[in-house]
Amino acid sequence: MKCSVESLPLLQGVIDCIDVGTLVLDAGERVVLWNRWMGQHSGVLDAETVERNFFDLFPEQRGKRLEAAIGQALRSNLPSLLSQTLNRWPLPLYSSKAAAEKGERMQQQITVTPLNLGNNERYCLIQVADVSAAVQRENLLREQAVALRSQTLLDDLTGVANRRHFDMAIDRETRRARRMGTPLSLMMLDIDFFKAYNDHYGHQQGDACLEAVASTLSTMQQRPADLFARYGGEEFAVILPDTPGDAAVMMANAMCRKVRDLRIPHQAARMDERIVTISIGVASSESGQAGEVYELINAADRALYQAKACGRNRVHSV
Ligand SMILES: Nc1nc2c(ncn2[C@@H]2O[C@H](COP(=O)(O)OP(=O)(O)OP(=O)(O)O)[C@@H](O)[C@H]2O)c(=O)[nH]1
Repeated sequence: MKCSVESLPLLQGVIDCIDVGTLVLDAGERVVLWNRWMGQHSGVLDAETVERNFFDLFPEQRGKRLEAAIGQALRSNLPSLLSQTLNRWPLPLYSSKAAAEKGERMQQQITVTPLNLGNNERYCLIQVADVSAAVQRENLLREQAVALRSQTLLDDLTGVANRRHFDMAIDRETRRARRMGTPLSLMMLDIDFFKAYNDHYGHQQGDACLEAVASTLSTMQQRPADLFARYGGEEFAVILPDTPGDAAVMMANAMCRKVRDLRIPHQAARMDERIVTISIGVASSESGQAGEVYELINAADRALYQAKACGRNRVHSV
């Protein structure tokens, strides 16, 4: 489109209607076009910008990414997009009067485009979009995702019940055992020499080993109320309601065998056989004897410690 001198007011009228900050700088970085949006959101009116150097209007932009982008457009003919994530609030622009009073700058996305008019005169067009609403939505979605994750009951890595699920279940089952006068067993189990496994094979293969052990063991509980959970790190726990100690120990031995049968190589294990093994501690409360939750957990932990101390790859019960 060609512009006649008469159409200049029309052009100014058009850019004043655009709902995006629009300004043009000449090769000397002087403002030659400034739309109403810029005036409304910066408080600097069109008349005050005439022939003013952009960096006199916004001195804090000297030495910043925006100055480099303007330089690139005017001298190297290259466009730039200043992403909102890296340059949150570059210009002192405010979405509303109230925001200006509180000093809350609008979130901005700025594009700088070189303009060549064909007569060797270089200009650059700067467009500023208010992305505050989009950023707010994004933040809200992120917060919701975090909240949802904290409510989930499954462990991200292994897909078995997570610690939160375990804490709720052990509390519920302890109260139920007391109320119903039933026994309750708890296993704590841990992969042997797992630090050495990670050191030898790398953390990713360590993760794969955790997944393999968890998926094998989590299918071995037969009653709906039994719960296999990741307690933390490479430690797992199994809640066995209405299960006396001897039955729990039998199950624990079967679990140890099952892991051995996987024959996952573990060259760094200080054992006769260089394969992945587990140790299990079992604690039980007899019928109607369930005490406090922490007592059962501490007892299972102590039993696990004993299983480790006695050589690993075994079950110890208290
Ligand atoms: N790959 C991986 N490693 C983990 C994870 N969580 C914990 N670990 C590692 O598990 C290792 C546990 O080491 P330790 O507690 O010293 O126990 P260990 O080496 O298994 O020795 P024992 O239990 O005495 O046989 C640590 O190196 C942790 O970094 C995980 O999610 N993935």
